[in-house]
Amino acid sequence: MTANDSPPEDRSADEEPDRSFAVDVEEVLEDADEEESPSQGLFDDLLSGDPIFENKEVLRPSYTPHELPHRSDQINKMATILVAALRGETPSNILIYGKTGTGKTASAKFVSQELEQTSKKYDVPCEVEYINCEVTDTQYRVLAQLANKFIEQNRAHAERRLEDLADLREAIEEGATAPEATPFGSATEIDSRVDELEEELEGMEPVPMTGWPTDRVYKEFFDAVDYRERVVVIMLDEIDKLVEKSGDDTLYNLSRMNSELDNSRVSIMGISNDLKFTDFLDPRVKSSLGEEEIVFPPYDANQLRDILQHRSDIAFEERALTDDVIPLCAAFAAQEHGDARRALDLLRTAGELAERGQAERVDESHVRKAQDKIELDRVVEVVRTLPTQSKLVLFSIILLEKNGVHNINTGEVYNIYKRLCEEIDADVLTQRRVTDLISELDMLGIVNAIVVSKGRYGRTKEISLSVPTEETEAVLLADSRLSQIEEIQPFVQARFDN
Ligand SMILES: Nc1ncnc2c1ncn2[C@@H]1O[C@H](COP(=O)(O)OP(=O)(O)OP(=O)(O)O)[C@@H](O)[C@H]1O
Repeated sequence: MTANDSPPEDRSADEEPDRSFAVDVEEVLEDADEEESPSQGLFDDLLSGDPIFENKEVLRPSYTPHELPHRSDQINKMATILVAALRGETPSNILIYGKTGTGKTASAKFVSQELEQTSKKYDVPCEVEYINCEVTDTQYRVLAQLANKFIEQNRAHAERRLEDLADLREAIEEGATAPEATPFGSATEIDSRVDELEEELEGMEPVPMTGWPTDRVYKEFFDAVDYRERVVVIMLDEIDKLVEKSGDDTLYNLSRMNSELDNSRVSIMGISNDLKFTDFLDPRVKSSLGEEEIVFPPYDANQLRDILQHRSDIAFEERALTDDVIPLCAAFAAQEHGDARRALDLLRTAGELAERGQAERVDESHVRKAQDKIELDRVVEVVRTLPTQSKLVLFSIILLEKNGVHNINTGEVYNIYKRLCEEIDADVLTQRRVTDLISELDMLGIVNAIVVSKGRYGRTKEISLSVPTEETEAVLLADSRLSQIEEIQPFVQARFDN
């Protein structure tokens, strides 16, 4: 609370009251009494009761923790490699691997912040540039984004230099400094440096995000990096997405830059949760990029517990959690490949559910509900974004299950699927394609398809739903095309057709 927020009655008795202030407050209070309060108390109930969270932001993915328990080995290894930058040398390129939610990005960002702060402390020019390749996924965009970051920095640097020179010039004019005593030796030299800098500044124009030939963008980026002496670490998060979308040209260009740069040095730090992505790289890129490799193993339940404990101390009010909440969140997340993001999501969602239910404390039941909610949200999102054809296949399976058909086979799904396609005027795919779509749904965890042998009748798939029927059906029917299916019942007869 700031001083201005303090209510007037907080004032101590012996203090001289500020009359003008007191009168104002009284008037305001009287006015407020006369007017009918415009609020109907919609939020009052929700605000009543003890708060559960002290700072919920701490549990969100955007928060960068100051402490990363169980990652000191990986952090120290990164620091040992990157310290070269602070000595003005080029650090080895680093590849960081690990499954999702194992703290790769958080650790890399933590080390980068430390590196940049230390570089400022010792006045060694060293910078880290972060690119998320899931968002910036083409060579053009990566280079343009990097070029623009460096151009912006170079502009700021040139402007600062110009200001310094203007000060110097003023000091000379006022007679406070002799031109000979400056590193330039004369006022004319200073003026010509000013002209030079102004010309450079004029040339520092941002690169457009589309439209140029890629080699021009590369040249701009190259010149911008090499504008002054420094070591640059380029952090490419989700680097596998870049390679998947646009090949390894960007990495090839970045990894061979150092041999051509005059003033600066570049080092690459790639982060990936796909351990196999280097198989697709040109062998030269692969060996250059993987000079150093750091693996982030999944967390076990005990480690997740520590991580959650650290965060919950800041995130929740004291005594807001019952004792079993953190162990249960940790256990659930450990079952899912030791994902700290999932553990934090669970804890936050459990807290939100408790808050919504106006519970005094978060308990085990909130964690279980949160687990169901997160799982359902995931299913809804996956189903919602399926292509129409997959939605039709899934809908066929739902219709069969709802009508009590067990051990559904591909032929039965196909028959219903065909009818549905006719009903909404969609193209009918071949049974082979539909079988592929069923396998994709299986991989997404939406259906379970096991291959069973039928002796001399060959093999067939037995399909069952792995997600809640009602909710999934509702998501499917929210699709404008599928919502055109009106009479659902008669379709089920179709399973025996052919
Ligand atoms: N050791 C840790 N201590 C505290 N928080 C952690 C730790 N490890 C991960 N986290 C938190 O878990 C979440 C996920 O971490 P992060 O984004 O670093 O994972 P990642 O390995 O980069 O995952 P992805 O590959 O999906 O990007 C973040 O909110 C992060 O702050």
